Amino acid sequence: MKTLGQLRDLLLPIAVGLFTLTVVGWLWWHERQSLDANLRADFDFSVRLASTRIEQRVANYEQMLRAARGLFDASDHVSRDNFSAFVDSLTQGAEFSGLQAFMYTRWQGEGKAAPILYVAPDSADNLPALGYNLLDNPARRSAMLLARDSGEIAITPRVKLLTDQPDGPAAVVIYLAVYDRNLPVDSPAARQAALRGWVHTAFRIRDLMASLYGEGIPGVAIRIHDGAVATPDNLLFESHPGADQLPPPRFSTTEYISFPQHSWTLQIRTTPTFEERHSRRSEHIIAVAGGCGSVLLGLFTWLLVTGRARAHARAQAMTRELRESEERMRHMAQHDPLTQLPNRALFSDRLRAALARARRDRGSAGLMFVDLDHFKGVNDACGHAVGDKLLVAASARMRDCLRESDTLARIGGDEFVVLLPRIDDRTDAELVAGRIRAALAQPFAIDGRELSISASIGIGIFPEHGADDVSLMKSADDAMYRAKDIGRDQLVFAD
Ligand SMILES: Nc1nc2c(ncn2[C@@H]2O[C@H](COP(=O)(O)OP(=O)(O)OP(=O)(O)O)[C@@H](O)[C@H]2O)c(=O)[nH]1
Repeated sequence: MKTLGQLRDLLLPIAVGLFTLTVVGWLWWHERQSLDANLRADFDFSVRLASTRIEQRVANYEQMLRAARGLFDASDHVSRDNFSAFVDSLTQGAEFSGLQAFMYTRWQGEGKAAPILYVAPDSADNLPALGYNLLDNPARRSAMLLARDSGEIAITPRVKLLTDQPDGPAAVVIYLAVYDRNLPVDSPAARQAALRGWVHTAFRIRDLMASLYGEGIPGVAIRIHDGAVATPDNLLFESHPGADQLPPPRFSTTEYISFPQHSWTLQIRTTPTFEERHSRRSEHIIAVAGGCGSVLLGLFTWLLVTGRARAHARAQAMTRELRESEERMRHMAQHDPLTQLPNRALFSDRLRAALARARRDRGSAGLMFVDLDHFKGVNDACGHAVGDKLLVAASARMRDCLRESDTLARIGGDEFVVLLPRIDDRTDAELVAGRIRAALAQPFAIDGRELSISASIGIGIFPEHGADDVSLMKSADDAMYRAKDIGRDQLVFAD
C-alpha cells in the first residue's frame, strides 16, 4: 500500500513535468517553424529583388537605346555633338548608372567595316574605342546581325570591353539597329536593306551590380552565368568569391533572366550573415526557460503531493524525539548517573508503594542499608576513577543477588539500599543480605588491580521495625551504623 502511494507521489510530478515539457517542445517547434518561414520569406524576397533589379536595369538600358534610335529616326544627319548632347540629356537624372559607354556604329555596306563612329561620354576611357570595326569580333558581330534582323535589342555573350585589358572584367554589349527612316522595316529582308547602323551600350557586369547594390549584397551570395547552364567558364559575376567554402546554405535557388535569344542564369544562396540576421534567441530562450520551468514545476508538484506525508513523517519523528527526550529526562531524574541504579527519589516511591501493598496484604517487606567499608581508602589509594569502577562493579554484583521484583538503589557515595517488597519473615532478608556480603567479599579486578571490600548492612522489617517508610528507613539506617560500630563487615537487624 505504502509502495503504491509512493509510486503515485512520484508518477504525478513526472507526468506534470513531461506534460509541460511537451508543451514547451511544441512551442519551441512552432517558434522554429515560424523563424524558418520568416527566413524563407526574406530569402524569397531577396531573390525576387535581385532578378527584378537586374531585369529592370537592362530594361532601362533598352529604353535608352530606343530613345537614341528615335534621335536617328528624326534626322538623317545626327552629328557627334547632337549624339553627345542627346546622351547627356538622357543620363541626367535617369537611372543609367553602371553603364560604361553609349555608342553609335555606322553600317557601311556588305563586306565593309562597321567602325564605331560616336562614343559618349567622350572620356579618356572610351575614346580609344572610336573607329574599331565591331564586325571583326564574332560575338559582337552575331549580336549586331541579330539586332539588325529582329529590329529588337540583342545582347552579346560575355565579352571584354575594347578599352579593357584582355584579362579584364566580364562585360556585355546591347545592340539596337537603326534603320533608314524612309524605308520599310516590316521583314528581316526589309530591315537588312534599310540598315543605317546600331546604337549600343556596353557595361561591365560588376559595375552593373555595384550600381544596384553598392559595396555588397546583403546576406545572399549571387552568381551570374552567361547562358542557361552554369559553368565556371561562363561566369559573369560572383558577389562572394569563395562562397563554396562556406557551410552549406539554408536556402539556395536558381533563377533565369531572359533576353531575345539569350539568357543569364542567376544562382542565389544564403550566407551565414543572412542566417544570423534572424536570431534564434527566442527559440533558445523557449528551450532553456521551458526546460527549467518544467523541471521546477515537476519539483513543485512533488513538493505539493508529498507535502502532507513529509509533514506527517516530520511530526512523527519530532514526537518520537520528544518522547525519547522525556524518557531520558525521567530516567536521569530517577537514576544515579554512575551506576544507573534507581536514586533516592525513585526508591522512596517504590518503598511507599511496597509498604502500602504489604499493609493491604498484611504481608512483610524488608529494607536493607548497605554501606561499603573504608571506601575512602580505595579512592585515596587507587584514585577516584578506580573508585567509580568499583562502585559500578559492586552494584552489578548486588543486583545479581536480587529478584526482578526487588529494588537496589544508590542513595549516597558508597551507600546503597535494598527493598525486598514481599518476604515471609526476617530469614528471607537475612538470606539475601548473606548473599550480598558473600558476593562483595569476592575480590574485584579493576584496571589490573585486585581490590577487596566488605559492607556493613543494617536490616529493618516491615511492619515490626517501622510502620511507614520514614521510620523503617531510620531503623535500618541505625542498624547499619551499629554494624559499623561493632567493627564493620557485619549484618545487624533493627531493634
Ligand atoms: N569514587 C567515588 N567515590 C565516592 C563517590 N561518592 C562518594 N565517594 C567517596 O566515598 C567515600 C565514602 O566515605 P565514608 O562512607 O564517609 O567512609 P568510608 O571510607 O567508606 O568508611 P566507613 O566509615 O567504613 O564508611 C568518601 O571518600 C567519598 O568521597 C563516587 O561517586 N565515586
